[in-house]
Amino acid sequence: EEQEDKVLQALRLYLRHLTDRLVTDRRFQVFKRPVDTTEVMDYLQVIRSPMDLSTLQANVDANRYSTLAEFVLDADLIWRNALSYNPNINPMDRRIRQRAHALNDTMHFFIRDELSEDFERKCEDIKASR
Ligand SMILES: CC(=O)c1nc(NC(=O)[C@H]2CNCCN2)sc1-c1cc(O)cc(O)c1
Repeated sequence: EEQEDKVLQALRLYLRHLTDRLVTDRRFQVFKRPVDTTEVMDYLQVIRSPMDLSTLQANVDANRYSTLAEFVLDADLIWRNALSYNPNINPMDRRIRQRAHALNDTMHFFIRDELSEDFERKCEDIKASR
């Protein structure tokens, strides 16, 4: 009902604010756009579910996420895919892995610091009731 829509609107606002900060962080420019599979030819053989920060932002704006958990499932794909596709010890793979870990740590630090469990529970309850 009206009150519930206010909660979902607050979630969307927060997820947009969170994603905006990740998209503008210099360390995460490598995750900003979908991996160009014409350049990186074998990418789709290795990575089943591509995800990037601009697609994440578009999903938030399209009301794709009604709980934080749904958003985190997609957001975690970004850094997990980078770790999977860059397992080697060469400097390039290592640097992308460092950025993947930084993306994971930064995102989850913001969330833990800024979002109350009570708020997430409200979103989960609304989802369960629909
Ligand atoms: C985002 C990501 O996971 C990614 N990984 C790469 N790894 C490599 O190229 C490693 C793989 N191991 C062998 C040596 N090369 S390139 C790349 C990428 C970065 C962009 O800024 C845009 C883009 O389209 C793709």
